[in-house]
Amino acid sequence: MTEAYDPTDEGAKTSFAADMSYGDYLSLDPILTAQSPLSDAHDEMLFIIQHQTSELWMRLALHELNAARDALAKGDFQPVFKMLTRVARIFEQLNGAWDVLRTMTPSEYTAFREDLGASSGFQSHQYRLIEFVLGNRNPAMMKVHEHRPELHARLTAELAQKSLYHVALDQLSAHLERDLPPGIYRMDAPHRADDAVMAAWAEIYTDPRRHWSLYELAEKLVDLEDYFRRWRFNHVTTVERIIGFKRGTGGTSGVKYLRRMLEVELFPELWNVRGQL
Ligand code: HEM
Ligand SMILES: N[C@@H](CC(=O)c1ccccc1NC=O)C(=O)O
Repeated sequence: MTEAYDPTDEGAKTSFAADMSYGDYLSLDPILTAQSPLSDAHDEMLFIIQHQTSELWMRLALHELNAARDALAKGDFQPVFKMLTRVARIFEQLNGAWDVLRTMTPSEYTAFREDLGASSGFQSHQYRLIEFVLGNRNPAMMKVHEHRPELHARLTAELAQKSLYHVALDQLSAHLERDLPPGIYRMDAPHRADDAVMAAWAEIYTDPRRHWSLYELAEKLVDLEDYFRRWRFNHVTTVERIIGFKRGTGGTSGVKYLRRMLEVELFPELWNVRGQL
């Protein structure tokens, strides 16, 4: 047998009394002590970590989406493509995570569901911000954040900004040297499909070589929405599998509400144009 490996032989640093360590840099103490189950149920740890990791990925998604929007507003397409690809990958990651949660049966969830009180993912401010950045804007969803003025203010500030899709439409308009109807920029309502926008995207898709950057942007957006749709579908299916048609802890109709959300179209013209080509 070979001798046990001693990291000091190779000069690995082993004393971190005065230097920044791995755990220091990553703030692992607060993160790894932030799991506080309210019950003795074994599966509550899974439930907490599943949500905490989802929120961390959402934090990164927002970081990327905000930077992508800023770069796009400047017409700086290359970094936008990278960032949007990364966001799609984050959703892929979140989609894979459902496979872990799905190992929890209704009996296991019931053991601690009552301890959750009225809390629900419905109150995830980061999720709502992602929806708002992408253009699915419904100010009624902000009410649950009124008790947290700083979070409420972030959502309000988001509604004052153009959505990522609005900024994409600005670029589309600039590229084609054609004004789009001013009414398409609805700041506090979901984007509604518009014929002039549809015609503009149709032009891009009819001659991709001529309009390559807009064509690539359109496909990145479709890709992102594709992965987001899969997230919604995985969520509603997991929910039905675990609680059936029970009312949600957040007070909505549960699966019925989540099924309605499957109809959301973030970038409707990009989907509609496909039937025209
Ligand atoms: C046992 C697993 C889960 C169950 C039974 C469940 C159930 C529900 C239900 C019933 C709703 C509707 C709102 C309500 O009335 O409560 C909801 C919304 C939501 N859940 Fe979950 N959920 C689960 C896991 C997750 C996970 C892992 C996430 C990831 C962060 C998540 C995020 C959300 C979000 C963001 C909403 C709001 C969706 C929207 O408004 O479109 N949920 N969930
Ligand atoms: N709405 C869920 C509860 C729930 O899933 C939840 C509760 C607290 C924190 C996050 C949650 N996840 C997603 O909604 C339910 O009705 O069982």
